[in-house]
Amino acid sequence: MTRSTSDLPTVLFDGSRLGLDDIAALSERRARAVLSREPAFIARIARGADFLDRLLKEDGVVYGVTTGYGDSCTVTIPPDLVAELPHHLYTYHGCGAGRFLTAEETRAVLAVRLASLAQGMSGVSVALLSQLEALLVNDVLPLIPAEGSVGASGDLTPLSYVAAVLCGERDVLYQGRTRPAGEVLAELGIAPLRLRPKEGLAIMNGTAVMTALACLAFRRADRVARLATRLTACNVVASSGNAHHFDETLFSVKPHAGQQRVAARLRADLDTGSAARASRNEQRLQDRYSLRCAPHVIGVLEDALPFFRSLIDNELNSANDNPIIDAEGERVLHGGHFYGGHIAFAMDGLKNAVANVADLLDRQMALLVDTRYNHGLPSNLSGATGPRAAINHGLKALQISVSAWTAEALKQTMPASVFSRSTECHNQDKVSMGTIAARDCLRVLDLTDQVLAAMLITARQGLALRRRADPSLAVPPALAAFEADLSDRVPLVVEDRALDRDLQALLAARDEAVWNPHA
Ligand SMILES: N[C@@H](Cc1ccc(O)cc1)C(=O)O
Repeated sequence: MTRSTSDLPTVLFDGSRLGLDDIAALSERRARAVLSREPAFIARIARGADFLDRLLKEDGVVYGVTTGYGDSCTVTIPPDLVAELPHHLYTYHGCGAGRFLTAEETRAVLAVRLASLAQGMSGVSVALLSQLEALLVNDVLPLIPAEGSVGASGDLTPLSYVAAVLCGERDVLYQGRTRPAGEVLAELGIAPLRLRPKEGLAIMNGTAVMTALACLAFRRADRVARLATRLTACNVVASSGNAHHFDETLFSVKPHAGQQRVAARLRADLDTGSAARASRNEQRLQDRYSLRCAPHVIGVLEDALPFFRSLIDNELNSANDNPIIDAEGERVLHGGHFYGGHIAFAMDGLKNAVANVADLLDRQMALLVDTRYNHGLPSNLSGATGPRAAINHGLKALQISVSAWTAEALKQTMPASVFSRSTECHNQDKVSMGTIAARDCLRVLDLTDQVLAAMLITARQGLALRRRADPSLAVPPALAAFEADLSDRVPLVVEDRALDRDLQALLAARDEAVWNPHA
């Protein structure tokens, strides 16, 4: 399982701006994390920790250092117990539940937290940053339960599992096995941390879990927009639909840039070359909305993506704990930067836009399997002919599954942020629920990917059967290459067969070209 990472590109943590693609690269081990050792950077980090030390010696009052946490900020911590306080923070937050974050998600969490602390505004030591780097470099992954964050004292409970592992406690996933953190750190010659005052809060009192999940969700949603566009083009051809619904002049009068981009992609996919004019369905001047308005549905997602990217990237590049330590100005700034409202909004919005695309595809499939709407294709897109047609049911059950997955995706679109509730003795009386929104969004993406896999089978089947009905059909060049790739992967359904293996094989190929058109 161990793989040398030294030849990989690096992502440098030195306080300068990172992007969500950097986090994705680290999460998939396509890049290696490197913490800057530049003297200026090290000095900047050390200044924060030194300032806190000085403040403590001068008997200053700092929230979460000389006081209890949250609503308990009115409790004064006796000086001889200050050192123990950070360890209590992660200990009593060890109450997470639910599934564990995946290896990819966990790497993203570590990287996002490191990015935030490397801003130099959290008063942590260089040793803490190095320890986080060591977890990433050695791929020692804290087992983080996904549930238990309200997303506005940051992701306190899930991040307590990061804090504990840095200190050699709780469990990690290492080389494919779950083992005690202390054992693995010892094996690697890494000394457990003893957290300094404020360091527990610095690790835990922030938005790293929701932001990490958002980075990964964003990239998957971008793929949904592009592949759904390609599939729409296939479905237009398969159903003998009209290409003229995506006319350039038509879209020039509705100036949503993303929607225009989707229409342009459809034009490119449906372009049959200079000789042939855009195909026109003789039976129907205007196709039904799931085809005609595809740019208006996918375009919402396409237009929302750049805005959501900016929200996610800004959160990624923020100091998002409390208090913020301004070593330069020698001030401790008490605020609420752990509040993940922007990520909550991005994830609530993204899951809505993605699920709408799943719904669009479900409607397109409904047209294709139905002889009342598919303009001459066989019922259920079955490839069987002659007497055997009677017992074959083609994609009938696959369409039912698509309806189920779509319904479940749509059901997950209830915004999480509006379920804010007062908690923690009314200190946290308004919270973001951003981590729940991000988990919902990932679930919607899982279900939508299943819909996309089914639609890949449908496209393959639909194009082949349209050609059978119309042997002179000229499949546009962009789609011909796509169809050839699909045909290699999915045999034509002639006699009924279980399609679960085809679905799984397609889902396993999500990084490949067939899933990533218009890249
Ligand atoms: N997020 C809280 C801190 C907090 C930490 C731990 C808790 O258990 C509760 C609250 C604040 O900064 O105000």
